Amino acid sequence: MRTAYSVETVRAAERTLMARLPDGALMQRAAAGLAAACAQLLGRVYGSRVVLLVGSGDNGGDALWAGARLARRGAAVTAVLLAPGRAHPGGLAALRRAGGVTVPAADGVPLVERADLVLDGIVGIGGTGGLRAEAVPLAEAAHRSRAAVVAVDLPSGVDADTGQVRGAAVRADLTVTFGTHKPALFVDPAREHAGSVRLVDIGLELPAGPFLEALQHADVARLLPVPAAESDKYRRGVVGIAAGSARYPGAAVLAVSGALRGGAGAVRYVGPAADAVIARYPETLVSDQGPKKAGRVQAWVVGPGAGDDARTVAQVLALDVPVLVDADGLRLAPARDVRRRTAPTLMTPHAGEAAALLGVGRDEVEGARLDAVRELAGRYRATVLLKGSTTLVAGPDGGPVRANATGTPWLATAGSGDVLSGLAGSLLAAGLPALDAASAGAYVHGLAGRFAARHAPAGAHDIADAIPRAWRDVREAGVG
Ligand SMILES: NC(=O)C1=CN([C@@H]2O[C@H](COP(=O)(O)OP(=O)(O)OC[C@H]3O[C@@H](n4cnc5c(N)ncnc54)[C@H](O)[C@@H]3O)[C@@H](O)[C@H]2O)[C@@H](O)CC1
Ligand SMILES: [K+]
Repeated sequence: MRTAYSVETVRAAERTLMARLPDGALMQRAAAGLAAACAQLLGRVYGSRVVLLVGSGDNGGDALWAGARLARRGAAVTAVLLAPGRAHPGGLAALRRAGGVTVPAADGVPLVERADLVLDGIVGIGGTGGLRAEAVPLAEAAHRSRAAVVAVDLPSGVDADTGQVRGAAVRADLTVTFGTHKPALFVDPAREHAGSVRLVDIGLELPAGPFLEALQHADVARLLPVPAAESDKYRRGVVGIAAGSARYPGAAVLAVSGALRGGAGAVRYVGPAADAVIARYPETLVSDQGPKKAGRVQAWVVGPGAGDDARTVAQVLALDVPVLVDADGLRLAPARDVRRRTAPTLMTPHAGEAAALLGVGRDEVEGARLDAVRELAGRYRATVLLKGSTTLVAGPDGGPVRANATGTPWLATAGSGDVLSGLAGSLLAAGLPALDAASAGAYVHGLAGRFAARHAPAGAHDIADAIPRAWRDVREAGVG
């Protein structure tokens, strides 16, 4: 599991550690890790052209000390000072001792354009707002140039705690972050500014409850249900799918396709698309009695392709088993009915649906995903999975938000969400708590999307077909 902590927590851990260490020790640890990452990226340090973008705080100090290390190994290092009177004095002296030079911001652009490596030390966890005007041309030149761009701790201009990007921000190829990941490194739009991310251990001791978590193969492998010798279909869980309409029968077929690969022992379908479902998946148990009388079901999925069938949504919400509400179901589920439920509820909106539920614009949700997912989870007292370029899952009681790292833009294809709802619903039926069902479901779904769309477009049914491969990949790597 990778974890991220808020700036406040990082600062507190830093204070505790600094009190025990000699002055400047933490910065030296950070700079050593940073210089090593830069050297690896450059291949050959001697003779390379390195430009440091240096702001007024310790983030610039890290860049200056790392620059000094590279200069001692023969790189030609120039520091572009954005706040010349306030650059970190110790770092500045070290760089000069090592043969590095400094220039004012106004002279920086041509140097950045000719650089092999640009180190972004404009601002780190102390930053507020987007880049200031004098830094914007330098960030743009870095993006344009052939230089590798390495962000120090965070790409400058992104909000560390929320992943929001207000105005211009640096776009890095690599971010070298210190002590712990910061939430912005997991959450778009900031995440895509960070490039790949490397964590340098500087000895911070962090509390047990992180702000954000990102599951990895080993975590998901532990969560995925495995049938025991004495399992029957009921012990493995039966998932009910109440989805599809005369107009959208495909949504039902796709939700069933995900559910069949999600670990439940059986899939029951109720709704008007039974013929289409059976034609494609004859192993489905279909019922024309509605959700209440459909037979034993341990978790329901309701909403994909449901059109305006509010009655079915209400019936499912009244059942005392875990329920996943998706797509049309989100619009048709009254908040008070969801809040009243005692069994877990999992809601799976994309940004547009989340925006409609919150009464805000889609851009607002996409720009501040963490706020949106938490707000919805609180309002509905439900677990909420917010789909998108970064899928986030928040539980109703606060606690760490889970960010999914396996997503791919190829998942943005019609019907892909229906597959996910079936898959996550199946995991609920198999007995996983809602937060785990949602985050393991998103993880496997994202991986399946990657397998299905290796350099080529894939349809939602291809994603469903790739779920067993993703599942095997997780289990083989995670459990051995
Ligand atoms: N917290 C830690 O444990 C450690 C922190 N270190 C480094 O120290 C950084 C934090 O240092 P600081 O607290 O000095 O803060 P920063 O260096 O991140 O930024 C603060 C300075 O930037 C200015 N500033 C704020 N927003 C700005 C913007 N949008 N554009 C331009 N300037 C802006 C502020 O006026 C202030 O002078 C970390 O990101 C990391 O790089 C490391 O040296 C090692 C340990
Ligand atoms: K930075």
